[in-house]
Amino acid sequence: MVLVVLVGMMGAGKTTVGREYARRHQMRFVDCDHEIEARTGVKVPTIFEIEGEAGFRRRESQLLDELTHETGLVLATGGGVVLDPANRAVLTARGIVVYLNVPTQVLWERTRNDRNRPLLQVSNPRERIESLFRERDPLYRAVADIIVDGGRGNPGGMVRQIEKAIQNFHKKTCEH
Ligand SMILES: Nc1ncnc2c1ncn2[C@@H]1O[C@H](COP(=O)(O)OP(=O)(O)O)[C@@H](O)[C@H]1O
Ligand SMILES: O=C(O)C1=C[C@@H](OP(=O)(O)O)[C@@H](O)[C@H](O)C1
Ligand SMILES: [Mg+2]
Repeated sequence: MVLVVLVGMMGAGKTTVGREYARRHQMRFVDCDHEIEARTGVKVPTIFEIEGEAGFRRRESQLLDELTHETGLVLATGGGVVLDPANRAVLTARGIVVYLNVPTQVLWERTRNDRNRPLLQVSNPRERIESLFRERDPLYRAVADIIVDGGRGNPGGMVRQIEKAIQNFHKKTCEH
């Protein structure tokens, strides 16, 4: 039994693709943001308003540490999880980490009408996505066991790409 963790930018499809992957493999699915919302009883933007980004990050780190002891689980993280070096250490040590790498143009198209991502509620969200991508892409790569290029395929196509990549990953790790 494995733990599969999805990382990547806002709009990469971690929540959507993760849920579909879990369904197809009869694994449990947890989305970190949804779990934080369930536990606090409020939406992510409200946590940012009341506790600031730092408060949200504390909750995110605690939850990541808690959930990554489980196997048979698909975990969709929030896009900022890789900012904290302690979170990166947790990700590297536990589970198979899949980076959904999606072009910034597509990320912007997918998130432009969404009001639930506080970091994109700025006058120029497109520029914000570019700068977050520049900062975070190296961090996603640093923790990833597998990088799946997305943007063109539908969620089902992404799931199949992940399945293939995980099979190859198992083959490689068995050879060593
Ligand atoms: N492979 C895909 N093809 C088309 N649309 C997608 C795909 N993956 C996600 N989406 C859409 O993009 C938006 C953001 O997806 P989401 O899963 O919330 O991303 P994340 O959790 O990485 O921020 C949603 O509206 C979702 O339906
Ligand atoms: O990139 C980020 O810093 C964030 C991404 C969001 O999750 P998604 O990546 O699922 O949108 C959510 O955790 C929060 O708004 C912060
Ligand atoms: Mg999500």
